Amino acid sequence: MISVKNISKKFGKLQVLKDFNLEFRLGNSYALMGPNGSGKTTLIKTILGMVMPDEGEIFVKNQPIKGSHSYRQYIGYMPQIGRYPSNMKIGQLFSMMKDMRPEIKDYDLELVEAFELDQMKDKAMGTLSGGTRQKVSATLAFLFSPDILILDEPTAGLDPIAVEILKAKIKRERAAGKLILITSHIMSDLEELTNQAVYIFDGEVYFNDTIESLKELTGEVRFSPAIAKLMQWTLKKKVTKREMSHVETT
Ligand SMILES: Nc1ncnc2c1ncn2[C@@H]1O[C@H](COP(=O)(O)OP(=O)(O)OP(=O)(O)O)[C@@H](O)[C@H]1O
Repeated sequence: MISVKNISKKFGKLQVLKDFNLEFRLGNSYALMGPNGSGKTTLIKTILGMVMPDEGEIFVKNQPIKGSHSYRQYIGYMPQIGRYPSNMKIGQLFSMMKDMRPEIKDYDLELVEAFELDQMKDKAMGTLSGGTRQKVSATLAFLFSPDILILDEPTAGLDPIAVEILKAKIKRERAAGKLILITSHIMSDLEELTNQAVYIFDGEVYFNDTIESLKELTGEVRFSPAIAKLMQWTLKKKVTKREMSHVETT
């Protein structure tokens, strides 16, 4: 569904992505992990066409995304920090988004109802709390029932009730066969929501396989200690990228 081929990206002298090769397939949910500043958001933005890679190509549904905008219709994106015109009311924002996709008549309004956004439709975006803004961002990501959902720190800033609502929604979409990419530093969320792990460190993809393989590689039965061990190995440079991927190649 999404093929990332030989993607490299530098910001000035900082090499953020070094020759990334990744395949994201429908029906799977991928945890994108790595320390702060390791390039997770940059990878996402490259897929979304918001950051131009220096080298390499990305394909969505077998079509190169370069020079194309139409592929974005397949993707629902929830940014880490949603930025909206501050005077625009919630209701106006939703109307504007719907006007931009006139061909779609059926909307997924599950989260509008669950987050009770209708009752807040006259509130200006600039006056919203961080959590309510996150609820708006989440709802917009699912609104057009896209095949691909890219969620950057989706549960950050949400209260526990909203977290459960959003997690349940993500699980339903995954069960419906969607492709889901999630970045999060909350390991329990990733364990609950994903089946594949992609671990980025120092500009490189260190691990890219199932969560079961990750547990096997690290000798841990639980997800969180497995990731912690992976992080420690990479930070101490105890293993090379090649050693890390032995599970994949054997
Ligand atoms: N537009 C930009 N210009 C310059 N440097 C940038 C830009 N965007 C990102 N970077 C740098 O690229 C590196 C990777 O950032 P990125 O946001 O992709 O990391 P991340 O893995 O998502 O981090 P976090 O876990 O903190 O969200 C960081 O050092 C960041 O400062």
